[in-house]
Amino acid sequence: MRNLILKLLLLLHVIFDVTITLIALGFYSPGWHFNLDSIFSTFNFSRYSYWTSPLDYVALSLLRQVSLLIAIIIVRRGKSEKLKKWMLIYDILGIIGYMIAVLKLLIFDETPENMKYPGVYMNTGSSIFLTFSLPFVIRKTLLNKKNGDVEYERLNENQENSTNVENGTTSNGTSNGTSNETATSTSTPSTSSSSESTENKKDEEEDDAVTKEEKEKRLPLSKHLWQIVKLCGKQWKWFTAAYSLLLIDCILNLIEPALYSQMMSTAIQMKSFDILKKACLVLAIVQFSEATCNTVRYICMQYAERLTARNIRIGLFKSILHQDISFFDENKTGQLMSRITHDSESISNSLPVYIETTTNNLFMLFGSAPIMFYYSWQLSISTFITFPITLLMTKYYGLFVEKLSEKENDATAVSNETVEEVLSAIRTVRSFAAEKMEHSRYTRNTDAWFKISIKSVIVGTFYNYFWATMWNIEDVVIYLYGGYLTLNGRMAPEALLTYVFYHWRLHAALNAFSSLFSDVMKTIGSSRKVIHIMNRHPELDYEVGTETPEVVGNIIFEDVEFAYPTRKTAKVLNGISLSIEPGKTIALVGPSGNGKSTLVSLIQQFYAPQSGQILLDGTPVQNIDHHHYHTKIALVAQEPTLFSGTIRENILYGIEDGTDEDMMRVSEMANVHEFVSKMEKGYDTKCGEKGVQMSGGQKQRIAIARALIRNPRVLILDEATSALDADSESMVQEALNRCARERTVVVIAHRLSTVRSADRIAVIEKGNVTEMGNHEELMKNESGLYYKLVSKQLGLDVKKEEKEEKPIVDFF
Ligand SMILES: Nc1ncnc2c1ncn2[C@@H]1O[C@H](COP(=O)(O)OP(=O)(O)OP(=O)(O)O)[C@@H](O)[C@H]1O
Repeated sequence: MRNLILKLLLLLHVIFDVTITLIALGFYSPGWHFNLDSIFSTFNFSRYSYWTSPLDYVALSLLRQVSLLIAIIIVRRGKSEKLKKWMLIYDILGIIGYMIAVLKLLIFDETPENMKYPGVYMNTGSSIFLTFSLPFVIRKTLLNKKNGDVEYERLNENQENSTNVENGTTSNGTSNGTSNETATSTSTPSTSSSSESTENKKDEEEDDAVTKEEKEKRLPLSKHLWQIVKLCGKQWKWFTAAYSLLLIDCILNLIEPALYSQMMSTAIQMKSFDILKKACLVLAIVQFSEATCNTVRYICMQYAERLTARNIRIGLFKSILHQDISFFDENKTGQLMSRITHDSESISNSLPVYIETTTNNLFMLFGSAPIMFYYSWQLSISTFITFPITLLMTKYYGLFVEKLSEKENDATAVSNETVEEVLSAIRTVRSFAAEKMEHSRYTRNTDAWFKISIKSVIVGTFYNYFWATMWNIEDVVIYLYGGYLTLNGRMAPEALLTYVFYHWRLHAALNAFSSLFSDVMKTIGSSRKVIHIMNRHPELDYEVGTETPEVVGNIIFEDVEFAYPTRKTAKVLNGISLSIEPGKTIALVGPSGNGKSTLVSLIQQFYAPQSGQILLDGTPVQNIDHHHYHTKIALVAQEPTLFSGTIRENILYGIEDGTDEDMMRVSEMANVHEFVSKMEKGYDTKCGEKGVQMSGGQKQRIAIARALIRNPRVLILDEATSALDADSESMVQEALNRCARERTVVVIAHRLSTVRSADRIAVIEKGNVTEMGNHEELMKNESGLYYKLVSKQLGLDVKKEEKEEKPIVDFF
């Protein structure tokens, strides 16, 4: 049905085009009298004259039909992709058609008699309309895509192709001649550069995780713009105030020239000083009102802008905080920081200003244009003759700028990410003497940004140059044609002067539009990811759970299958079933990389299983209220992260109504008080960024206290002591011993001696529980993995025990 309507539209366009062009030929006589002979006489080629014959309109119509026919043939041959690429030619044809039609009208105007023929207006109007509508009709009917997408695809393709060419590869990935030459002549550098480029490519693929997902869910331009407007629209009261004042300013601006020139010429003609004084008084009042309007408008605007920036930042941060953990596996901290600080600000800083500039300049445009037409319609249409070229150029430039700006922001985000990563791991960098390597990594990333931004500067400069050239041509046309009209007595000299005056204003308005459009596209580019993240609904929404059951601490895994979202094909858990009894200690052991920590991550609800379910006391964990759940289940990780606040703040983290008594109680239990009491500032001692001012053992004990303050029913210890020396280990284990009583404890440990006395031991192998029982039971199975692991380790441990003459610390 839709197809039929589209075909009908195409047919209607052709019928309308041919009919109106031919019928108009019948009206080439004064008044509305249709004359069939007039049509036939037009086709008398021997009498053709460019000054009087409407045959050019027929030629234009023919050109349209032929180009439409070519488009149909191309599509019928199944090459619509090619047609998409050639649409620029149709756009250019449209512009040429417009220019010919306008020129023809001006030429007809040279013989005043011609201007009495309605056919002239019919032909000019229909030619302009039909040549412009042709590309639109082709896009809508023959190419089953929206305008924007077609151009996006073409630009993407062009850019990808150009990137491939730059990289020395063709689109199918093979090396082109130049790179082959390099490869043969200097094999080592080329190998390293190719491996570097492969690495870079891999990096880019990883870095662009948001980009890939975002591309899939990319909003159409109009919807995206609407989202930005909605973000800014929350401050509509301030913006309305600002725009109302702007409107007053615009009106004053528009009437100013006409008013002054009127008053001044009256004063000069009447030689009256009184009128001159009045004119100056009016001028002073108007200018004072303008200045006041502008000041108040500025305040309103700035307030609204900053409020918008605040809201976008907070909204974006909130949205990031709500994302599932897999989102953070895919997106790097530095890049997200860049979105919050840089990209979000570009929305609030620019859009309101764009609206302001648009209003101002639209007003000037629609205000000045009728006045210009009033003074001379001939001069006006000759002024606007190059307008469509500028529009077309602006459209393509805008699309290019959007793409480029998105890339520029990505590049900025990547180099920010490097800074963040290096600074947060500066000790590792120093101890591996990797300063030079990191310096060159940052240089490489910054160079990538530099290349893109230089590209944008070069293209922008050419675009501005193009605009300036267009305007210079227009200026010459106005002076030449305007002078010609004045010399012929068809325009008064004052009218020409006033016209030129308004033309400058129009020039300024259109000039502002030219940079405005590219700026808007830049903002759209940088806002893409911000909007994407703000709209992103986490796959695992922690806010959906509402139940707050009493928790005893029985955890059951029912046939749980799981693969990490970043590696969907690599299953880590293969239908695991496991019951962790309340109040008991279960140890998870097994070879490295077999899924122990993954099990803990699932208990923590960092990820959701692909199938099966996890129950806490019979309730599916995802149904339990997030806050309630995490007061009942607490984790002490292998490398606990402390925040940069004081020890007090770290222990009471996330507990809004925590008291000093609570803190002291858990500090005693976790052996924190023992070292804090020796510190000068006690619990007010700062921990440093990520707890850098604390020792490993102190960090662990603060982390245990932080877990215990929630009085959890389930305590998860993920290799909580593996990184510690013997002294710290005994302190931490003593603390853990105390806390483990009457709680369900899930412990992961590689040192089998530490799990020997757990109530149950689950051997996790290739994402499954392969053995289950206590130490003695499992040791009976000599062919089992546990037996092998223990014997292997006991061999070492026995020797150690013999040497030290005491068993190694066993905290259960
Ligand atoms: N965030 C992640 N994204 C993708 N894959 C991951 C992620 N974390 C772990 N993996 C992969 O999942 C598998 C299981 O890892 P897991 O950390 O659960 O093993 P583990 O048994 O705890 O090992 P270890 O004893 O060495 O800590 C590994 O192959 C690992 O590479």
